[in-house]
Amino acid sequence: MARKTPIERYRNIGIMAHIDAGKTTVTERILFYTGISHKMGEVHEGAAVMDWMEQEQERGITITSAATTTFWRGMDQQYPETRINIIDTPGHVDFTIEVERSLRVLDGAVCVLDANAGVEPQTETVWRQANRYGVPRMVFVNKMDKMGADFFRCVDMVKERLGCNAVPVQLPIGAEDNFAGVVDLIRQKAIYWNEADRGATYDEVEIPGELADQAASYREALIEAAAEASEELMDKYIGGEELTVEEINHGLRVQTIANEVVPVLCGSAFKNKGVQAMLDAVVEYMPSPVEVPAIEGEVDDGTVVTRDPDDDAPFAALAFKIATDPYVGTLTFFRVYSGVVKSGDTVFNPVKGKKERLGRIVQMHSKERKEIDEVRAGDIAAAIGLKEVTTGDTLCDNANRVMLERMEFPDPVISVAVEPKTKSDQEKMGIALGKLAQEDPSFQVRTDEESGQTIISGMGELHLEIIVDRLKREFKVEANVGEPQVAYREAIRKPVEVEGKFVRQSGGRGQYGHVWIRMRPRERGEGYAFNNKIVGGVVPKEYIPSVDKGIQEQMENGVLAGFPVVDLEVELFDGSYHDVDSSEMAFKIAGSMAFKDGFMQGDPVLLEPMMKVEVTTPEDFMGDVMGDVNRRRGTVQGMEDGPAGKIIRAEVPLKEMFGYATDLRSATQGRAAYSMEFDGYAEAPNSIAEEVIKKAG
Ligand SMILES: Nc1nc2c(ncn2[C@@H]2O[C@H](COP(=O)(O)OP(=O)(O)OP(=O)(O)O)[C@@H](O)[C@H]2O)c(=O)[nH]1
Repeated sequence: MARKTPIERYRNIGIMAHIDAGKTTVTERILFYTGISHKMGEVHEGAAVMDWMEQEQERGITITSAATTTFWRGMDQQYPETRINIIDTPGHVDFTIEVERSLRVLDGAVCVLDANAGVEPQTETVWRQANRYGVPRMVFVNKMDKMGADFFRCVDMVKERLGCNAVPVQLPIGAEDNFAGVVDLIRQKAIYWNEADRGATYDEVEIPGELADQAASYREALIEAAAEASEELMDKYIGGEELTVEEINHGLRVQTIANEVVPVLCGSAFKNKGVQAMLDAVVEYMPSPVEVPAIEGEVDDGTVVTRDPDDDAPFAALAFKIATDPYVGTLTFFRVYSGVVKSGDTVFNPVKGKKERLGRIVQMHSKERKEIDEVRAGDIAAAIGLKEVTTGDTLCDNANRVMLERMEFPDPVISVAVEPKTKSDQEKMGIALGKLAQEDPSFQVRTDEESGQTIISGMGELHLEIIVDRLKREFKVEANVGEPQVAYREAIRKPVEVEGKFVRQSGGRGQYGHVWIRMRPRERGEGYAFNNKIVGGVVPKEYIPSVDKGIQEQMENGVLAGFPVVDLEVELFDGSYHDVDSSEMAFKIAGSMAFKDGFMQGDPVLLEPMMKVEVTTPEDFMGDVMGDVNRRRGTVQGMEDGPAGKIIRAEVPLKEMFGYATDLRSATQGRAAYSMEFDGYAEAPNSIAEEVIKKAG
């Protein structure tokens, strides 16, 4: 079967924003205007099509990012059919992992801003994430109808706080209640959407006289930005010649894809204004899969290769999201980078070293699934029923194996004990938690060896709350939940040299393992390293991995209070063995004994997770908020004026942030907002360390 849409006409885009900026509403409108969704769900009525999980509807936030395919031919039907795959990404900080993994598989992103709030903390977070992946972006200043909406202030904030070359390609006509439409600076037209048909039709007229000068000067700026794309355009521009609409769009496209320019548009999704023009800009400025660097992967012998976005290349795809669906079971969303795959094909998963058969393949059109026979390079689809695949795994042609760049997931920083309310829930809970962990790599489950309790860990309080909620709703498991616990770490601060000797003589064959190691602290975040410096075979080669293993196992279990030991370098430099009694087990134990001793001698310390916190508050409450941050052992790192009040940036231990949402709300009559993000580990003060160690017994 031939390709329906040429790959050049694909746009894989994400919609990213701070919570409540209007991503869901924007996505809804996109689906409406592109004709996929004929009914317009309103978020506040809890009927949005994308927000199909119950909790999302109740909480009014988007938790999982669903991939949706739609088609667009332009406001004036001016383009050949373009296939747009949209990933709706959540705005809450506890779910940044969702943002990360979508950014990984997308080619471009639309950043939605609230026209009143402008650039918000989470906008910055996702923007930084997008920087890491080099994703080309455009900005849609939404909520132009809202009180306090200010397009130009938003543009300034994008420039200053996000540090990019924001170039307006539209200007708003009016603002707040008087927001009427937009000026298209490129085609030099004013566009007014008709309210009677929910903005499905619009009028295009001359630019209003009072905006003419402003429009002319912004137009000049954008032409200059477009002309930077090539010498040819620059010469023409400098020579005083008028650039055509096509030339301007081409120049902006080149510059946007090169991450040199961020086009800025505006509108009000809620009032049905500006969304179609934004879609046109997606087609004009966002890259197709062939315009972004080809993905790299590793083949069997370790060589790095690229996989070109080409149907004729061997199949390679990345699984970026696993969802459990009550009707069909496991849905594995994947992005195809090269080649073609058909339902019924067998694919290889190099991460798990396993082959699996692709059963049915579906494409998501909002809430609905459409079964398809094949998926081609550049596309996004979901496979039903894959068992072994987890998020981040590669799927590839069995005869042409490749492992695509893996996604990295942060370790969880908070955990709680969950206990099923009844015995019969016990088994159900185990299965359910296993499924949830497969979906979400930032969520972990383990059993505490001593208490036998089930401990779940994640990225924040809300993250775990949602998991417990899903247990109840989707898996019908009732559970009691303990107090949230901080995921501490342990480390040493001083280099040491220690001996570990494990000798048993008991009748027949004994045990003999003997090592000398040096342990050195490493910088935060550097992790663990093991160096073998044995010379002359004093410890035979075959036992060396056992020493390493013994150390690592002990590191996992901690020494001070049972938390994992991090940031440490170990050097194995001496030891001895016994011809008959030595074994892998004996050396493993010797390694772990040496490590334990060394750890206690190495000036050990407890590390606690620190959060970067940003609070926006009306000036009246600033003193209270700062005082409270101090009481929480926080350090204020900066303060500035924002559109919604004072912005306070601070670093606060996670432990002290429990329940912050409620406390802040009551301290400021609900007028302050905050966001936080994991920043790294820092040494916990003695008082805290003693308390934690005592509790660990
Ligand atoms: N005035 C106004 N309100 C809007 C507009 N767009 C969205 N809203 C409202 O803003 C609120 C948040 O919108 P959502 O679309 O849920 O925002 P979101 O960014 O998807 O939020 P999360 O998924 O929770 O991150 C809802 O009450 C919307 O009705 C707009 O253009 N103007």
